[in-house]
Amino acid sequence: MGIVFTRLFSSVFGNREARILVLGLDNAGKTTILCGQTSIRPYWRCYFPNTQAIIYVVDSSDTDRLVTAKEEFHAILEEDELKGAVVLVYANKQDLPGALDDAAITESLELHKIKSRQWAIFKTSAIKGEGLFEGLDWLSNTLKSGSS
Ligand SMILES: Nc1nc2c(ncn2[C@@H]2O[C@H](COP(=O)(O)OP(=O)(O)OP(=O)(O)O)[C@@H](O)[C@H]2O)c(=O)[nH]1
Repeated sequence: MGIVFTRLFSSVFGNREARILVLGLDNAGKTTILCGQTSIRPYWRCYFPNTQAIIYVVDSSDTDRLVTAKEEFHAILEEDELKGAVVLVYANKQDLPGALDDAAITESLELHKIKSRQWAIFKTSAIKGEGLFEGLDWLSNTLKSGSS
């Protein structure tokens, strides 16, 4: 994980461990979220088993590909090994003109079809570092209450 997200993560999760997958279409902003604004590629590995949470990153300005983003998203949710995972959606690139807001992304991704797990959506700008903390805070609290 990049240093920026690691710091953010530590500030919210403390020493607790959580296995979290960061997924999304290409160009959605995953690397920027994990590494900040540097071009350093993150070294993370994706393992489906025992995943407690999925962070799904969407480029909110890429309206042409929202249908694809929705299809990929629901395919991920169908994975047996991810059935129990909590879902945090980052509606990223909010700083760009024409970016859809959280309500519109909720609609586009058909988030209300999710019945058997907890989910939330947050507006983010990975470039500006906005919204990332709020999302992680929700995730931390949700995982905490689920494990107690
Ligand atoms: N304006 C804006 N640009 C962003 C934001 N997040 C990422 N980008 C830009 O979008 C492009 C793609 O970002 P990445 O973080 O590489 O996206 P990725 O999801 O890792 O992409 P892949 O490596 O293709 O899977 C880069 O040029 C980023 O600088 C954002 O919040 N706002």
